[in-house]
Amino acid sequence: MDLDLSSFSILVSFFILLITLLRATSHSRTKMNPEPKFPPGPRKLPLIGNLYLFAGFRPPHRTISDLASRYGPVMHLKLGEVNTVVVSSAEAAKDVLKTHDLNFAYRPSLLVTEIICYGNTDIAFAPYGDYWRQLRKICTLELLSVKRVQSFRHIREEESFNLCRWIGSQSEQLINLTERVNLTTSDVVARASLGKKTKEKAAFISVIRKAIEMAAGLHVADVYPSIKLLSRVTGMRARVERLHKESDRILENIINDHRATNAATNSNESKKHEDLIDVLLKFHDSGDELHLTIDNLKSVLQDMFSAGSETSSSTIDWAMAEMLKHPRILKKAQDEVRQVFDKKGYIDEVYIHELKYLKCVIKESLRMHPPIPLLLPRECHEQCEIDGYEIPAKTRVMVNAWALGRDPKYWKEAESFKPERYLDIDSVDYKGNNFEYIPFGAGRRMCPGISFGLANVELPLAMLLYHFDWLLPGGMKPEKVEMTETFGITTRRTNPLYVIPVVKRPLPAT
Ligand code: HEM
Repeated sequence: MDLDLSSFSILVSFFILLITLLRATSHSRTKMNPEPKFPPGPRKLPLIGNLYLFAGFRPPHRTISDLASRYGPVMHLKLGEVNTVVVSSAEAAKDVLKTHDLNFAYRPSLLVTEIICYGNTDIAFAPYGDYWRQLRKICTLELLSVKRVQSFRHIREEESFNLCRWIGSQSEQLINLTERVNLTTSDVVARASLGKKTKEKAAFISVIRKAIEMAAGLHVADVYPSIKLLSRVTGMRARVERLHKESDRILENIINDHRATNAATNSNESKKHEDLIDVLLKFHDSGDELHLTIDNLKSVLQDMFSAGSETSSSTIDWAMAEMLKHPRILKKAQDEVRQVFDKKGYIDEVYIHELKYLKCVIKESLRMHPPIPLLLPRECHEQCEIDGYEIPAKTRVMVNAWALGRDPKYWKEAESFKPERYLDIDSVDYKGNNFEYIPFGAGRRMCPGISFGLANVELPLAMLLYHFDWLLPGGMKPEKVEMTETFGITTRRTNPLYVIPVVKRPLPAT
């Protein structure tokens, strides 16, 4: 949510000032529509409201969390001209995501997603309604069902194996683990979505990365939505349109390739390894009530990739960093993995469910480092009341999942990485029923990719722990492993994880 201060910012500020002064001359509107009784919040400056709070490089979820400790768990911010309510307690999160779930199942329309996602026709940003319900049904029953996720097992195993083979070739040398893990998860999601034979995979990965970076910004056009010209004068619209054109071209080629291959292949063979394009094309080709146009299909594919790739790689990265910082935990996780898989001599998904401690490590990583710290933004559909405060229609709502996971009101030693805590509190799960723990969100708009996401995290982590011991560079002490966050739509570590692998269990020959 960094503020996009482009070279046009002075021009833009002048422009906003002018418009606002013109508006200020008309008092009558304010008199007719007095400001509703919003929750408390920091002082709003004329024109920019609270935007000044986000001008630095501090991750927004931390800034918001500090403010919430002063102004309360339901807080009002004015971002430019947009009223925003931030929720930072489990009770208020339950109000938004469960009690008033339907009313908050809407997303605001943002410049980047509107252009990139074909007029918000993807799953993540489609307005709540029939179209979104249909997509969501396709998503849960077809694209991300447990059966479908299992069908991608060979992809996960091959790509994780490739990762470990590369690491094995670098034994006792310094490697950038973050970068390699990132490539692996991108490859898994790209192969599952786009298929193996796609020539344009690398180009697609690069264009979606750029789109995610752009979507992470808090753009001037999105905080002054009534000033339509802003997206053009800042040059933002043109930049996003160029990116969209490129992504559209790549997707068009990929889809055409698929159609040509499918037409040429015997249908039984193609069914064996269906990728997500094959599944989506069925909804395009069939004329039944769940019909998707090619543009719909493209926007869903983009979602799969953008929502599925970096979330998984950042989870692996944080889990590895936390274990390196806590050698006792690293050893305990390694002992478990080696005990379960030593009889086999390699890792596959058959016995992965036996890795109870590793699952606790992942759970704890997601508590302290939820990849999407502020859930995707919601919008209030009709006026309602949260925690005794009036929330008018069209208010943007942010839920700070990061703050909930670190609140000492709900967690003993909230700032300590303690996977063992879940051995005592078995009831904490990912389903969005415990509102102090919502790394995948909750309610109607919660993440539909939990099984796929977790599978993409568990297998590579188990392999990294099984085959290698890990040393820190230059004899660095474990407590010195850096845990600072950079900001973007997902929380990543600021600096890549540089480590030295030492092969302990050789990889089986291929
Ligand atoms: C560790 C992995 C993952 C994490 C932590 C995660 C987290 C989240 C969160 C917090 C949301 C917003 C929920 C809300 O607004 O309440 C979300 C939405 C979403 N996620 Fe995930 N996600 C992960 C993996 C995946 C994967 C693998 C996919 C698909 C390939 C995926 C697809 C989506 C989609 C389509 C949405 C939008 C849902 C909607 O608006 O209806 N996610 N995810």
